[in-house]
Amino acid sequence: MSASDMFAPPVNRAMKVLDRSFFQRTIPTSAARIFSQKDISRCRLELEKSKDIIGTNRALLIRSDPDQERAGAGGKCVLLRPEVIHNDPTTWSPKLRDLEQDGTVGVIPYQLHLDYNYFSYTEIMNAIITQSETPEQHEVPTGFALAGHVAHVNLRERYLPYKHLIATVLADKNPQVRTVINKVDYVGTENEFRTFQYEVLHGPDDMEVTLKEQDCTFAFDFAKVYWNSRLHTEHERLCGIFKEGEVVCDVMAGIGPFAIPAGKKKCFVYANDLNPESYKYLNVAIRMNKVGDFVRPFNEDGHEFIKTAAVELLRAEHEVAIYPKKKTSRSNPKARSPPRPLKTFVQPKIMSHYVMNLPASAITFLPSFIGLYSSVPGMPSSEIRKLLAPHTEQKLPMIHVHCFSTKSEDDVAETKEICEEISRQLQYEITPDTPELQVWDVRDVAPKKRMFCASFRLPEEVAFREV
Ligand SMILES: C[S@@+](CC[C@H](N)C(=O)[O-])C[C@H]1O[C@@H](n2cnc3c(N)ncnc32)[C@H](O)[C@@H]1O
Repeated sequence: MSASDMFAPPVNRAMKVLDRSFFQRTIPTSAARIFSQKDISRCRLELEKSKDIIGTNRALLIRSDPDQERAGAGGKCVLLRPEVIHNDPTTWSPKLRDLEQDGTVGVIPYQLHLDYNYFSYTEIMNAIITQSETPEQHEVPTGFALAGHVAHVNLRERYLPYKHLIATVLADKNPQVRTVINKVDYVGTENEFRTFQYEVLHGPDDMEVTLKEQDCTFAFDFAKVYWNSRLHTEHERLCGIFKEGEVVCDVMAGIGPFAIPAGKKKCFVYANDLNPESYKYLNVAIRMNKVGDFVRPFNEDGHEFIKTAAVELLRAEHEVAIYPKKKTSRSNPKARSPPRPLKTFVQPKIMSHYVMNLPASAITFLPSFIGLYSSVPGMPSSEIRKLLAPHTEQKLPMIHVHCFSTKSEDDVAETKEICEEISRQLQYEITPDTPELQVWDVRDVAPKKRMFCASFRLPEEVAFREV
């Protein structure tokens, strides 16, 4: 038996309901009995260096002496590799021999007992699930997305007979997980709000989750709104691009994973979502994170919102003064006089960024940008142009639109295809060589499907086109 087989749990292909007590293994090995307590750490270090120590860092290496009397007196031993035979010094390293010769340790037999708590999720699964014939399906399902205490798995059909078992072991081995759900794929249930049908595999049907992202707190009902923790790097990436004092328009904001952190870094945010439940929890997030001065929630259709938000911003007068943290001092009456603001942020009249994270269809929202500034009631285009470069520092907004495409090594074909689709929608040519264009590879979503974010500056011709 190889060393790795020796540490693996016993196999049971018939198990359909988890029996934790089945997973027991006793490994006959050896241990170095340390005669004096003061030598424990030195012996451990030296035996580690000489590679006599047992090759697992999951089991406690220093144990009570197996002899009851010695254990009662505080006697300890260090576990050694199974290949070290207690009564055959030819299997010992020179270091172990030295330690034994000078009376520091004695080498004794030791029965190492492993149980369910020792084995990992993957080891338990490999012991239960029959390996598939095809090597690419060999792996046991390990992936899950976590939202607060809810783990969300997406099991292939072949694993469905084991679904409750998988969920229970997953929860056992991940202490933050209380509920495990499986996405149920009924054809046609992918709705516009991007919520999904699910079944609870383990734990209570409690989908009210609280979690943190980018140091912001979100509390929401995972069954009613869209949330994907796997997007956290994309949320961070775009928020990293936004600058303090800029205006960001988040057209499909969900519960605010772009909007709330952007507000926290003192961007003015127009955050919108069509799902009334998302709007509700967006409001909750605004309150919880105290970003009400900077983030305004809306519950409209994004097609319209792209235009109405731009017009509303042109007319809005809003500024936020930041005050030093209050100090109340009775002895110093001056402290009661109104403090002077540390800084005042005046809301600009033009959006700096539009974010559109609805990858299946966001590109088709682009026609809403055609003539964005050409027909604002009561405001001629000439007046709006004066708010923009070269008259001011303000440029037309960057548009960050998410989309799906195919997968290739270098994304060249995908970039070209995405540019062509943007051009079709705007009736204006955007190419991979257009200045400021970036097509960012966000993440793989399926074997042949990848999510991208195309960023480009709204062309002047499009914004002021007469329609
Ligand atoms: C993929 S989710 C992204 C949410 C959020 N931005 C995030 O990163 O988690 C897309 C969101 O678009 C919203 N949505 C769908 N159709 C919409 C529309 N026509 N207008 C505005 N929002 C829409 C959905 O309710 C959903 O919250």
